[in-house]
This record gives sequence, structure tokens and C-alpha cells, in this order.
Amino acid sequence: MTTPTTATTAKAPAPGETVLDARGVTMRFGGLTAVRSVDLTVKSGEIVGLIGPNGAGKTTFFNCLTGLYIPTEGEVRYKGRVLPPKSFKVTAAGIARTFQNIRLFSNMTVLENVLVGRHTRTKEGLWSALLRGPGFHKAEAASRARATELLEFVGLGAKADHLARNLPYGEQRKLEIARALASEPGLLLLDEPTAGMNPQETRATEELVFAIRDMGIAILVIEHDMRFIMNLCDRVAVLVQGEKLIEGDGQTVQRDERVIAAYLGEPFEGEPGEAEAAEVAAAEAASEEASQGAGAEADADDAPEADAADADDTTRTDAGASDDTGTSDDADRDAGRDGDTDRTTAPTTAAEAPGDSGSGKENDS
Ligand SMILES: Nc1ncnc2c1ncn2[C@@H]1O[C@H](COP(=O)(O)OP(=O)(O)OP(=O)(O)O)[C@@H](O)[C@H]1O
Repeated sequence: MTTPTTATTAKAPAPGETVLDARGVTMRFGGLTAVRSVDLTVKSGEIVGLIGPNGAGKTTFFNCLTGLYIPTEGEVRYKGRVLPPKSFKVTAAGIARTFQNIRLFSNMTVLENVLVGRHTRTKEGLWSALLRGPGFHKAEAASRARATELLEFVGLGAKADHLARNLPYGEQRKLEIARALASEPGLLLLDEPTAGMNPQETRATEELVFAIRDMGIAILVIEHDMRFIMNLCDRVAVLVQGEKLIEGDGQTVQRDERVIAAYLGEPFEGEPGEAEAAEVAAAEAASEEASQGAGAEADADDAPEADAADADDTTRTDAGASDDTGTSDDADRDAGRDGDTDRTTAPTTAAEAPGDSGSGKENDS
């Protein structure tokens, strides 16, 4: 459970101040225009959602905001200043992010992962670190205290000494958020923070995001879970094929026919998500009925065919179990892949190190 933090966080900007101002951001990969002339602002105290179908350009836009990509055209300003085209400088300026596919140091402890996120805020230089003088020890103690406080804030205080890879998936996502907060950002970008979470974890993440906003941090969030977006966001922008189709409050966006056609399928009536839940329940009931029918037929069939069916079931079950655990070993095996493009492996830890690893086009040098 999220607990309020008492320490000084990033100084909350005056209400309504423009924190992020992206203008005409375009990103081309060869002949493909992944993001086309997108304008977006985020103000202090706001939670803004970025939605759109798969491949719409959401993550590419995030990468343009955070210096991982240098936009082909356009400009990104943070609190009025044009951002430097290097991700560590963007972090130092005040923008932190989490990734669609979790990027933790899986063999480090939970606390150490958060301490890594503090490095942009540690002023002690090389000599101080080498000589381990009083300044270094003081800074280190302060960093540990802040990291511990952030772990309490996201609900991981009791797990500070656990290896990151041993955390359940939902807690790994929380740890990524704690690490991002460790750089004391003024703007937090969350890329699908509830991917792979169960409904309970998703609700807890909603609370956490509200609590972060209340700390004075503006938030831009990509998410496919519409209920999450509609519950959370003051404004929602919709990207379709790289272009911003519409921007407005949740109601306006949900009712826009172009959005419905391009993305939502049909408008949400009443409690968002109810229709989907009913659809899933009906499909499950139908499939159960069908399998009972098939079972009765199988009983009447000869034994070898029944064995083959059992074998198939076993294979499917094992595959599901390995996806669910998706922790250290999977993560280590996955380390060389480009997490941003591999959506089918969401419940795994994508990489040993948090840099974007797979794409030679990223600007993370
Ligand atoms: N490094 C790259 N090189 C070439 N094409 C890329 C690169 N990164 C993204 N793309 C392409 O840009 C388009 C937008 O991809 P992007 O991942 O930004 O979409 P998205 O909206 O985040 O999708 P999703 O919701 O599935 O994560 C896609 O066609 C994708 O294949």
C-alpha cells in the first residue's frame, strides 16, 4: 500500500505551469513516419494520457521526449528550456520514465536499484568517491535514506534487501517507478504501467499515480487499459498512425467517432470495462460448455486420442506457467532483445541493464 512520503520531493511548480511542451515532433525511420508533427503539452498538477492502437507511435514519441531518439523534426521543451538530445541529460533536467518492458538490474537488490536512480542527484565527484571522505559518506547516507523512503512510498519498504528478479511482476513495475522517482523528476512518463497486472494491482497503481501527482509531479502515461486511463487522466491525447487525432477530456475522447472507429471499437457506457468483462465471462462459459461436450465425446473415443489431448493440455499449461513467472532467468535470456517492440513477452524482465538495448537507432550513447 502506498504511504505518503515526508521528505522534500521535486519542488512542485506553480499550478498550471507548462512542464512539457512538445511541438511538431516528427520521427522517421527510413521511409516510415512513426510520429508526425505531434504537439503535446503537460501542465503541472496534470495527469495526461496518451492512447492509440498498437504501432500508433506512442513509445516512439516517448523516446523523442526522453532523448533516446532525436526527433527528425520538432522541438521538446521542459519548463521552457529545449531539452538536450541525451537521455541522461533529460533525466538530469527533470524528466524520468519507466519502460513498457521492465528494465531493472535483476541481480541487484531492490534498494540498490533505487540508488542507481539517485545518481543524477548525487553531487559528489570522482575524487570524493575514490577517497571516501566525509562528504561522500554523508551523500551516500542521504541517498539511502531517500531511496528507503521511496520504497516505503511505493509499498516495497519490507523488500529492500530482496533481489529485484525475485519480486513478483507487479512489484517489479512499482520498483521501476520508485527508481524513476529517485531522480526527483518534475515530469514522469509511464509506458504501460499496468501491462500484465491483475485488476487489483491495476487499482493499486491508480492510487500510486494519484499519490505521485499529489507530490507535485506531472504525469504523462501510455496505457491500453481504458478504464485505467479514464479513471486517472485529466486529458487524453489519441495517436493514430503517428498523428494526433484528438485531445480532450475522457468523455470527449470516448465519444469521438474517429477514435471509436480507429481504436475503441465502441463507446464505453456506464462503468468502463463492464462490457468487456461480460464478454469475457460469456466466452469462457461457452468454451467450458464446448469442452464438456468434447470431453463426453472423448470418453467415447479410443484411448490413444484421449492421451494425445492430455499431452496437448500439459504443453499449454507449462507454457502459461513459464510466462507467468517470467523473472530472472527469462530476463537474462531476454537481455539482448529490444523490449519496446516485443509486446508478446510483457510479463518478463526485459534486460539486465536499463538502457534501451536492442535498437541501433536509439540515442543513448
Ligand atoms: N527503432 C525503430 N526502427 C524502425 N521502426 C520503428 C522503430 N521503433 C518503432 N518503429 C515503428 O514505428 C511505429 C510505431 O511504433 P511504436 O512502438 O512507437 O508504437 P506504439 O504506439 O508504442 O505501439 P504499442 O502500443 O504496440 O507499443 C511502428 O510501425 C514501429 O514498427
